[in-house]
Amino acid sequence: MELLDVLYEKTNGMAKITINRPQAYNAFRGRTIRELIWTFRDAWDDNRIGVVILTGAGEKAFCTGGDQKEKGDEGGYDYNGGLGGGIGLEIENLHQTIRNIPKPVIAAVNGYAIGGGHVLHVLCDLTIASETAKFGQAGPKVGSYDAGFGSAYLARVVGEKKAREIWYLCEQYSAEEGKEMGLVNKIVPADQLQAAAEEWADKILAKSPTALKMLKYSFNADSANIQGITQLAMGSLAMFYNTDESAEGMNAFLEKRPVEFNKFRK
Ligand SMILES: CC(C)(COP(=O)(O)OP(=O)(O)OC[C@H]1O[C@@H](n2cnc3c(N)ncnc32)[C@H](O)[C@@H]1OP(=O)(O)O)[C@@H](O)C(=O)NCCC(=O)NCCSC(=O)c1cc(O)c2ccccc2c1O
Repeated sequence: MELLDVLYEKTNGMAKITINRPQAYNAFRGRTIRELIWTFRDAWDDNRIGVVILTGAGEKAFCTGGDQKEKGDEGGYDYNGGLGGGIGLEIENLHQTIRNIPKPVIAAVNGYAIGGGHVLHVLCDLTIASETAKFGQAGPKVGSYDAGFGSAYLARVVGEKKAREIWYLCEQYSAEEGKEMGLVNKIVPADQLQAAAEEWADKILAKSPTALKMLKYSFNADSANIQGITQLAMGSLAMFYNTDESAEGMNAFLEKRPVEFNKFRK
């Protein structure tokens, strides 16, 4: 597959996947998601690879979720369902791929991990954050939600109260706060992030691949039912995206103006 939105390198047993749209704060469009799935599957199929690192290009962002400027466009979210799993993005397949690839996935969070980008790091096995990283969900602020892994699995990671706070308030959290709530495994200075991720990858590569695979399956088993909820969530989201309420969230962001959700409370 020709890779335009993602960089992919394989060295010494590790695969590094970099979301490469720094001009859009590494927000993803339909093509980005397809390329991510393709690269994760390649790493899955390659027996020489024992660990995957997911990161973002540049210093600003890991990933800021769906590209709000391409929403509704061809190549963005088209809301037409089909293979897109409801919203015209194969995001559900990507979530499944990160969860099911039988190798540990390390998120190296180099900046903003917001919205759907935050969900990606939550789904990775481990998160190493730069001191400059910022974490948060944005859905209710911009007319969206992830009622599948993005909320239910997040609650398992940080606890019910904190997950509800993260989604209801849409605030941003520092790397320190992320570590305190169990969202982040380790924090390092920004210029040491990639080296730190590679150091952990090397430690993992020294371990039994079968033991790691079975442990990952075991950790996954307890939350596997969320997959069913995710399908329902994507179906409902596709319908929500076609409403004025959802459009208000997206348009306010694009027009750089305060959002007006109160009119939907009448
Ligand atoms: C990330 C920010 C908090 C950064 O704020 P800051 O003030 O530092 O910078 P700017 O706002 O000026 O941004 C700089 C520049 O980048 C552009 N940009 C940033 N994020 C995006 C984006 N997501 N899409 C498109 N473009 C983006 C921004 O427009 C600026 O460009 P200019 O040309 O104007 O200079 C802040 O940027 C921010 O809050 N970003 C938006 C985050 C957001 O709304 N993300 C989408 C949330 S919804 C989502 O991601 C989502 C995805 C899914 O796939 C789902 C799947 C299933 C269920 C739910 C899903 C879901 O909710």
